[in-house]
Amino acid sequence: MEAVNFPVSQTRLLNVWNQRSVSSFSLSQVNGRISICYAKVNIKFLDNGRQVTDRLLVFSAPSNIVCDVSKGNFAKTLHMPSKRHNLPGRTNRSAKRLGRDGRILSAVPSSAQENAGVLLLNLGGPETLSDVQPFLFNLFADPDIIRLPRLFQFLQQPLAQLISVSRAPKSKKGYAAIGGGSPLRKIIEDQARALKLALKDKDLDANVYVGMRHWHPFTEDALNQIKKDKITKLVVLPLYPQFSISTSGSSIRVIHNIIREDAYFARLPISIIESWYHREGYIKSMADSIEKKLQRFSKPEEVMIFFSAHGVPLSNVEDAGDPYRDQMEDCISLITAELKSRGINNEHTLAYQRRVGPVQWLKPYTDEVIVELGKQAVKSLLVVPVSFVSEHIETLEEIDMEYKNLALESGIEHWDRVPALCCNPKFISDLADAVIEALPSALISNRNSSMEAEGDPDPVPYAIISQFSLIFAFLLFLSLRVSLHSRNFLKPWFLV
Ligand SMILES: C=CC1=C(C)c2cc3[nH]c(cc4nc(cc5[nH]c(cc1n2)c(C)c5CCC(=O)O)C(CCC(=O)O)=C4C)c(C)c3C=C
Ligand SMILES: [Fe+2]
Repeated sequence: MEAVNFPVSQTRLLNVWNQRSVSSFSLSQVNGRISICYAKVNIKFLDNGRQVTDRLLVFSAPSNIVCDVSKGNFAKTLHMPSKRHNLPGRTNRSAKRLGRDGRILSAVPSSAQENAGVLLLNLGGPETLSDVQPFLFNLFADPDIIRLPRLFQFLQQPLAQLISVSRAPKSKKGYAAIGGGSPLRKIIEDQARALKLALKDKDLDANVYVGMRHWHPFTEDALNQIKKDKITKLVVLPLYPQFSISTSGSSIRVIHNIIREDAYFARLPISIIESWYHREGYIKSMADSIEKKLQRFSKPEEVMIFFSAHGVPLSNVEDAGDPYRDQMEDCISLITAELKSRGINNEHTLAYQRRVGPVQWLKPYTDEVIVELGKQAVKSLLVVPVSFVSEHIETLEEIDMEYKNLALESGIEHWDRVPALCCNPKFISDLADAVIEALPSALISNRNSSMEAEGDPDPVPYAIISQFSLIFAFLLFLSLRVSLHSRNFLKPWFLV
């Protein structure tokens, strides 16, 4: 067995939340086919707000197959997405079973008898206006959305209650403007049906389930159904092209918690596709949609292509190691490279939407860039939403209404938006390929493994300042609101 050491900068550690603390790893070839990476984690290992030191973390390398575990009581199973730009159809035909010590016990054969399942993950959205506040409560009560230091975690639910009640009127206005609720559920259920058919066309008979993190149908309900249906192999596919701690990461955490508690899931071979923005089918479908919309402008070559992504707090990226921004930038490079290969060389820019709270979010902000482009006498904008593959409040209300008005007021004369991919057949067919490629590498999770290291004593001080300021600002707001409720000069921060 040959082992090669090389610096972490050359690795595929995109999805390791705490990549900053990984110093080196080695790659081994087993039977000339399976690659295993041993990542040595030293100094400080940040795992969702907990500090773990001197751990050895082992994860699968390019073949996206084998996970191994650590020494000591901390173990982590990572399913690394392999970059497959030029490798459509690459699959590994055997899945591995891992023992408690992380060694491969045996290969789980692919079998025609298998009862395969696919779990699509998304955030969920309120279906009616009266769902809005409870939906917001669920969202803000999620420790991967509002990340409080351990010391303050007892405040999570009261804070969620306060923020959701205060934010609800603004959110309700937005949902009222798009017909009284989020279209997410209907779209994702359509996508699930389309994916099932696409899989069937490719000779895989699989049940496709929908699990939302913050509204119906909840991930937990989908997992219950998977158990009732006696699924024997599961592929988990978040419907977010890029990984973020606050989206895919949060849903995957729910799954890991259930794996820990439920014997059926602990034994179920599962493969998690953490991100897939780099897949050829997605990139080409996005380029097709952009190309088609550009042709509608009278002077297509003069149109600025404006990629607009959902924002996340800067501290998620800079302190907690969220790979979201890196993946987003990589995604935009791939789409623009595809456009260039078709002779489309338009100027482009990337900005981030949605700011909630007093903390800094990823910059530049979409609204500020629109105003700036107007000042620079840009006359035509084609907006491309890139964080989702379904229409939702951000595309239908924020982009199509708020930003469009802002653009027109700022001097932009021609405006259009690329639709979300939704059930685009090329895209769905590629998702089906992703599922088929991932299925053989479904693993039985090691019971020790989790995204949380139990019993790790030290709270990590990362983002304490920003999180503390959030609590402080909130308490300040509350006290001011109580004493100044009759005056109108205080604009609550979470209504920004
Ligand atoms: C408070 C912080 C928020 C973070 C962090 C965040 C990250 C994030 N969200 C999505 C995708 C979606 N967000 C949606 C709604 C939504 N998100 C936030 C806040 C954060 N999001 C709020 C307050 C809301 C409610 C709507 C509103 O009040 O404006 C939705 C649902 C949209 C729908 O149609 O219902 C999605 C989907 C991503 C991808 C992301 C990080 C990368
Ligand atoms: Fe969001």
